[in-house]
Amino acid sequence: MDIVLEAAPQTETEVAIQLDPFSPNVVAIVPAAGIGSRMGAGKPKQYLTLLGQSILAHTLDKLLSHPQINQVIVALHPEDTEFAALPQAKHPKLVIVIGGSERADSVLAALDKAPDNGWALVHDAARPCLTAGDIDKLLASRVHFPQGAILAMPVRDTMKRANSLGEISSTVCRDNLWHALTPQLFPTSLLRLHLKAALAAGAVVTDEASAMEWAGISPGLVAGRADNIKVTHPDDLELAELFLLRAKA
Ligand SMILES: Nc1ccn([C@@H]2O[C@H](COP(=O)(O)OP(=O)(O)OP(=O)(O)O)[C@@H](O)[C@H]2O)c(=O)n1
Ligand SMILES: C[C@](O)(CO)[C@H](O)COP(=O)(O)O
Repeated sequence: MDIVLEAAPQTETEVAIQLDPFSPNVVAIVPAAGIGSRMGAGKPKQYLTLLGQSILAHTLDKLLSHPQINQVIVALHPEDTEFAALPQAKHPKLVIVIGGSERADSVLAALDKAPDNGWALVHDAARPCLTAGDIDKLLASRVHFPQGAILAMPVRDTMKRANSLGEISSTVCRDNLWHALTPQLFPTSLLRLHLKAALAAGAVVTDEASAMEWAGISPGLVAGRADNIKVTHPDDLELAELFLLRAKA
């Protein structure tokens, strides 16, 4: 069953928020408070090592080094014991917050620390293979998508929906079907406003675009690289390491 996001009423606050697609104020938000249950490793997956440094360190390097990103806010698990040891932990652009029980709660905790004017670029800690070129592409899309946009990848395979017996119950039409990736880029104040309201209304929010859709906004889709994978299961580790190695070549 597809998630149907009911449009929320437009608020005066939303109307009053002036959106500047050229605002230099871009804050990266990194939800990094997960426990990696699907990975099943002895530690949260963002601290597993690829090419000699943690997945989170790779991700932070990509964001901290980008010239248009002037702050990076990382949401950490309240019992995180590893972050402080990362070389990136002392970076002057970095701000730390404590995340929440769900990814959306962690993003909201970070948004509460972000400056009102400008843009929030939300990127999963678990996606270490992000390239500067894809960040550039998403930031440049603001001219065409002033409402905000997400990196995404068109579905290539035939998509099947399973029944409770693990058999095919239907084939899902893949026309105009995309995989949502991250980063997802939205005006900070609007994202904070709608994410807070969507969560309060009990909406299912698995990415930032879900909250904006709930508010009746249609975010743009920007074709991103297929190697921007989310490290989720054990067999993603080797693939991510290959992609990181290739990027260094
Ligand atoms: N309460 C949470 C849950 C997830 N995340 C972050 O959101 C990103 C994407 O989530 P996911 O891949 O699901 O990570 P986990 O929740 O750690 O994985 P799992 O669902 O397998 O436990 C990750 O960088 C994760 O650290 C977060 O900041 N706060
Ligand atoms: C945000 C995201 O990476 C877009 O595909 C995805 O929704 C995260 O889902 P998860 O279950 O929190 O990994």
